[in-house]
Order: sequence, then structure tokens, then C-alpha cells
Amino acid sequence: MLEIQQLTGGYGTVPVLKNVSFTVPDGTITGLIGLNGAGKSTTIKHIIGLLHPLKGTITVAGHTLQADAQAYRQALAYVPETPVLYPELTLKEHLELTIMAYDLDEKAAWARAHDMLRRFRLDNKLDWFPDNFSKGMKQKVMIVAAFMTDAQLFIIDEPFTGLDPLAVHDLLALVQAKKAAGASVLMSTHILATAQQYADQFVLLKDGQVRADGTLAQLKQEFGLADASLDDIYLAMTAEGSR
Ligand SMILES: Nc1ncnc2c1ncn2[C@@H]1O[C@H](COP(=O)(O)OP(=O)(O)OP(=O)(O)O)[C@@H](O)[C@H]1O
Repeated sequence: MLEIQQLTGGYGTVPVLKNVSFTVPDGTITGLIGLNGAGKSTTIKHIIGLLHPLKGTITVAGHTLQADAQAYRQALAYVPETPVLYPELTLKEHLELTIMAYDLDEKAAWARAHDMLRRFRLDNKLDWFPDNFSKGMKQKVMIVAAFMTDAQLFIIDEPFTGLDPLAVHDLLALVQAKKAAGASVLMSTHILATAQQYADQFVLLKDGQVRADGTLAQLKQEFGLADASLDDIYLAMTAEGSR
């Protein structure tokens, strides 16, 4: 479970995020939605500990970064929008690094990794350097590294751009399997039709604040749009003036 309470923060002393609160319960997928510049990446940077809040608290599976940094970091796995890889490490070495960082059982972790590598057709590339892979292949490496962990929270930033349709399908299957196993998933995306289909609830960010959050049914009620799709609700939100 991810719990964000009254988070105010950003890059300097002028906050980008203002009193952001939401939760991602165990066994659920939450879509983080908003216009360019609304604060989605900034929220994610706070959760993964890259930025420090000016105010507020972030709890992952009962841990805070301040109380127990290692437990907090091991409780979450992150797939960034832009793959981050070490030029001097092979694919195999990247995955070994994940096993060490997350203190994973080697046999079980490699079994999970091999299964995903086969799906992503990377199983014959373990001794290659992913730094030379195509963008989509690099993204797949980041996905395998994240999904081989036992994390309680999975954060996926813009998962659908750059992946081929088969890979998107495979990624969604991995996300659903983690959800079924009781993990919580936060997915930032502009692909609203897919978000509507797969997410259980949504957080709509606008100008660094939560404009609305909840299930599609709750959002429809909030915006007074009985038959609306997530797309319709998004357009209604953007048409509103700044609050
Ligand atoms: N490194 C940075 N330093 C200062 N301000 C930043 C930095 N990165 C982002 N911002 C500002 O923070 C605000 C929120 O940006 P953020 O990247 O969180 O938006 P986003 O919702 O992820 O947008 P997008 O959909 O374009 O990825 C913007 O006003 C942006 O200019």
C-alpha cells in the first residue's frame, strides 16, 4: 500500500505539488493522470526518494524513507519513462544487481526473470550490453528488473510509449499478476483508454493538486457526467479554470 499525505514539494522552495494526498491500496492499480506539467513525474520522484518533501509524508508498505530507508526502497520497484542502464554491465549483470539490491532469493528471482526474458525475446541476450539495445528493448530490461522483485508497490512511468503492442500486452499481464498477488501499482499515463480498462482507480492531478480521485463511477459523479469515459472526464477537468 502507498499512502501519500499532504505532500507539498518540488524542486526548490516554490512548491510544484501542493497538499497532494492519495492512497494506492494493496491489490489495486491506480492511474496517475494529468496534463503535461501537472506534476505526475514530480510526484513519482518524491515517492522514489529522488526529491524530499517540504511537507507531508509518504509511506510504502508501512515504511517511510526517514525511518528505514532500506526497507522503504526494497518495498518499491520503479520502471522509469526513460531507461537508466549501466554502459559497462551486461543484461545478466543488471539482473544480478537487482537481486543484490533487493536481497532476493536467487533461484526464485532467476526463474521469474527467465520467464519474462522469454516473453520479451531477450533470453538469448544475457551476455549483451543493454546500453546498446533499442529503446523498447531497454524498457523491457527495466521491466524485467522491476518485476523480478517481491516489491509491494510498483511504479510505472508512461509504460506504453516506445513498447510494441505485444510488449504492452505482456506488461499489462505482468501488472495484473502483481495485482492478483496483492501488490499495489501506480501507473502514470496519457493513454486514457488503456488506463480506464486496467486501473481500479484514478488520481487526476491539475496544477500540482489532486483535482479528483476515485473509481470511474466516483469520478463520473464528481464531474456530473453520468455516461462519461475517462477521456470525457479528463477533457472536462482541463476545461475548468484554475482553482
Ligand atoms: N528538474 C526540474 N526543475 C525545476 N522544475 C521542474 C523540473 N522538472 C519539472 N519541473 C516543473 O514541475 C512542474 C511539473 O512537472 P512534471 O514533470 O511533474 O509534470 P508531468 O505531469 O510529469 O508532465 P508530463 O506529462 O509532461 O510528463 C512543471 O511546471 C515543470 O516545469
